[in-house]
Amino acid sequence: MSHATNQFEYVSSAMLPTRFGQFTIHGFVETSSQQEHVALSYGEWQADDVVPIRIHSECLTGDALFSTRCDCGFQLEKALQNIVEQGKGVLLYLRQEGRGIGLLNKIRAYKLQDSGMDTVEANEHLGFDADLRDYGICKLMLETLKIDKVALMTNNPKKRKALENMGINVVSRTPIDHGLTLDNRNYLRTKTEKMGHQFDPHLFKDK
Ligand SMILES: Nc1nc2c(ncn2[C@@H]2O[C@H](COP(=O)(O)OP(=O)(O)OP(=O)(O)O)[C@@H](O)[C@H]2O)c(=O)[nH]1
Repeated sequence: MSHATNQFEYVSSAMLPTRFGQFTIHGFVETSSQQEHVALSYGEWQADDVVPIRIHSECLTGDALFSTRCDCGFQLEKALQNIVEQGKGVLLYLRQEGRGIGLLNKIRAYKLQDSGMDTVEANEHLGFDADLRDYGICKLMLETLKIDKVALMTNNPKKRKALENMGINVVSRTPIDHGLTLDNRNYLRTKTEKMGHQFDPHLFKDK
């Protein structure tokens, strides 16, 4: 199947066996920017079902290179495990590296954080807002996958709000394991204090 709107094209899908289970990978391209995104689906659902979903923003360092500077790799793994445990679900993997500033700017931001700035200050120093992501394509991806109601896995209430503002029916938000390490403790603290993320209040106690 392949179909296009004036905003994006659903290109193709194929089986994707993973360490966690048998997924199907679906390819999408935004026609204006040619940005490519993928969705991984697992199991089956009816039109009225609430489907567990994770919207994951690309983090090459955390997702593929095992970085513990952030919680991205931990969350990606946990999301796929959760979906398999629940018997169905979808991971939308959006190519919005570095909250939208791109990989090389993220490395610049890391260098600034190495010399004392937090993640928000580093973005600002480089001339960017803290978060440049746009979730517009999610609505089109969910429509293509025939999902009307979602149970969203995220610690970021602003992500829920962004989806609801686009008319997506977010039935619930469940937190997702953040993989606290000594390396990402300050990063997670900044996300809580400056970006509105909601973690377990005991997370930073005695650390
Ligand atoms: N600019 C910048 N981006 C980062 C940094 N660390 C991780 N990222 C990016 O942050 C994005 C993930 O966003 P987060 O703020 O960690 O989490 P979220 O997606 O808002 O919320 P969750 O759904 O709970 O994961 C990925 O695109 C990462 O590449 C950093 O220090 N600076």
